Amino acid sequence: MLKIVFLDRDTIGPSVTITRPGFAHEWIEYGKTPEDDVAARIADADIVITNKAPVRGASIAQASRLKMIAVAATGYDVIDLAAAKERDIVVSNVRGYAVNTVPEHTFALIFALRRSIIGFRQDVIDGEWQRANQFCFFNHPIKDLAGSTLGIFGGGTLGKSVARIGEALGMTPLFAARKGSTEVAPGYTAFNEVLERADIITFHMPLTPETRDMIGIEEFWQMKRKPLVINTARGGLVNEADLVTALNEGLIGGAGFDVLTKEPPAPDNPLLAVLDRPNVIVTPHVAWASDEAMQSLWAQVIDHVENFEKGAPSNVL
Ligand SMILES: NC(=O)C1=CN([C@@H]2O[C@H](COP(=O)(O)OP(=O)(O)OC[C@H]3O[C@@H](n4cnc5c(N)ncnc54)[C@H](O)[C@@H]3O)[C@@H](O)[C@H]2O)C=CC1
Ligand SMILES: O=C(O)C(=O)CO
Repeated sequence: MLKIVFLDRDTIGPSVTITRPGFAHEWIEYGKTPEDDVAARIADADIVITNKAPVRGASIAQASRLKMIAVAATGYDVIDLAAAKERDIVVSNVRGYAVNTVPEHTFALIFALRRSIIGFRQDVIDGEWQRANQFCFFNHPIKDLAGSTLGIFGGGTLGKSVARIGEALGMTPLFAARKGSTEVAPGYTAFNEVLERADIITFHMPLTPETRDMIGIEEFWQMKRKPLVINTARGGLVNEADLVTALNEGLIGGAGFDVLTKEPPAPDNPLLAVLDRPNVIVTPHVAWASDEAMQSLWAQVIDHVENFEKGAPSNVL
C-alpha cells in the first residue's frame, strides 16, 4: 500500500475540504513541518505532498521509497528538482488554479497604492479629516490607472491574466523580455525599456537561480516613472534591502508585496522597518488564498496523485 505523507496541511486554509485519493493508501498528515524535520518524516513515504515545506536533496537522498512529490502550489522553488530527477521521482505542480485570485490580489494592491487608500484611511482614524473642516481632504496622491503603463515580468498564466484586467481598465500592458536577453520575442518589450516606461511593475514568474535578485538597486535607478512595484510571485525576485533604499530615495512610488525572501519574515527583514508607511503594503502570502482557488488547487493535487498511481502522471515538472 502506498504511504502518502502530507507535510503542511495548515498552509492550506481551514475552509478547504481535504479529500483523499480513491486508491487504497496510508495517509499521514502534519500541520506543519520545519525544514529540519522533513527528512525523518518522508523517510518511508512513497508520495509526499507539500505546499511550502522544502524537500531538498539531503531529504530526498534518505527517502528510499519516494516515487512522487505532489507540490500543492504552482511555485516549486521548495523542491530540489535535480535531485528528484536523478532518482526518477515524479514531481507535479498545480497550474492555472490561481488565474483569478492572484491577479485580483495584484490589482487590490495596485488600487490601494495608486489611490492612497491606506494613507486616507489612517487620516480618518487619526481625525485629520474631521479637523480639516472641508468636505474632502487632500493629503496623498491619487492617480487613475486608465492611461498608465503596466510592466509585466513573466508572461505565463498569471501575467496574461493581469494584462487582460489591465487592458480592461485602460492600461497599456508591456511584457518584459528576459533580463540580459538580446532577442525580444514578438509581444514582448526589452527588459530595460519596460523598467523605464512602466508606471506599475508587477512580477509573475518563478524564483529560479536566474531570477533571484533580478531587481536590485541598478534596476530601481532605471525606473524613470517612479512606478509602484508589486510582487505577488516569489520573495527573492526583488532584493529587499535595495527595495527599501529605493523607497527611501524616492526611486519608486510604493511597494505592494505578498511574498518575502523568508516567510514569515525574519526579525531583520528590512521591509519590517517601513511597514507603517502609507505607500507600503505587505500581505502574508495570501494572493492565492481565495476559497475558490484553494479548493480547486486541492482537487488538482488529488488528480495528480491519482494519475501517478494509474501510471499516467500529470503536470510533471
Ligand atoms: N503569491 C501567491 O500566492 C502565488 C504565487 N505564484 C507565483 O507566480 C508564479 C507564476 O505563476 P504562473 O503564471 O501560473 O506560472 P506560469 O508557469 O504559467 O508562468 C511563468 C512565466 O514566467 C516565465 N519565466 C520563467 N523564467 C523566466 C525568466 N528568467 N525571465 C522571464 N520570464 C521567466 C515563463 O516563461 C512563464 O511565461 C509562480 O511561479 C509562483 O511562484 C503562483 C500562485 C500563487
Ligand atoms: O501556488 C503558489 O505558487 C503559491 O505560492 C501558493 O502557495
